[in-house]
Amino acid sequence: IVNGEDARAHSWPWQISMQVKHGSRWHHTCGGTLIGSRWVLTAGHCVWPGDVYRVVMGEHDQSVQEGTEQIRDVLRILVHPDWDINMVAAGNDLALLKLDKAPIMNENVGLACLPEAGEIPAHGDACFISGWGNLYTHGPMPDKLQQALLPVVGNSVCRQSDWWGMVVKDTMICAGGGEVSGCNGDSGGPLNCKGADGKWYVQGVTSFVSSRVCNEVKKPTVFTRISAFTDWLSNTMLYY
Ligand SMILES: CC(C)[C@H](NC(=O)C(F)(F)F)C(=O)N[C@@H](C)C(=O)Nc1ccc(C(F)(F)F)cc1
Repeated sequence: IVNGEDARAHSWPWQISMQVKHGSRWHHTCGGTLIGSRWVLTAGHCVWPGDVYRVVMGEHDQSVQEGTEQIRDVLRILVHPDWDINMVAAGNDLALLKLDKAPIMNENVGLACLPEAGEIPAHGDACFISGWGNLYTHGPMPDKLQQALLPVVGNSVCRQSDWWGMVVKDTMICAGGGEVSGCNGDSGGPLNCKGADGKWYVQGVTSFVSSRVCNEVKKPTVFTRISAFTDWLSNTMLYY
């Protein structure tokens, strides 16, 4: 996240760190959201065939063993059937990770609330992006979980030619577009939006930013809109 701040520890208890094994060491590669006792929602572009992943929950500072971490292996990976890394603009940038065992739910690890099918966040809605992604383009990753206020940009604005144009589909949400943005490593993480009932809902999964600079003005961070995939999510978690 570019121009964000340290999150208060464990204030987004559904935020997970998806880690990939390189040799004998594990590295943060993507964010994700705990949406079921054994299910994590992340981005399709976070999954590469042949890689081995694990999920760390209850994490805050990745450089410190805080005692709140719970680590689980990934039993099964289900990438959305219509995701294609060569067609990022087509959307469907989702994957579900089934954990070998449910974590213990506590003040540091909990389930996200998901929106109703078809619910579209309004232009100007105050949402927060969270993640351990780069602090700036080609920059370092932070130790502590970052967050930043990213107001929703309605698709009619986001589709303007000097913004994202027709790259933005109905199954996507734009947010930000100024000096604050997601960046590499925030992929797959949540867009946290406060509902009318005062509860936080995860409306989006971090998908892409400008390939020039993460926080390019008029190129908001683009999220997969979860409310467009409620059937696929339910059916997949029910079946597998
Ligand atoms: C999509 C991921 C590879 C990667 N995502 C991220 O870094 C994320 F954190 F924002 F999720 C990304 O945006 N990388 C930049 C370098 C990129 O490739 N951006 C990009 C933007 C638009 C399009 C387009 F227009 F085709 F949809 C394709 C790629």
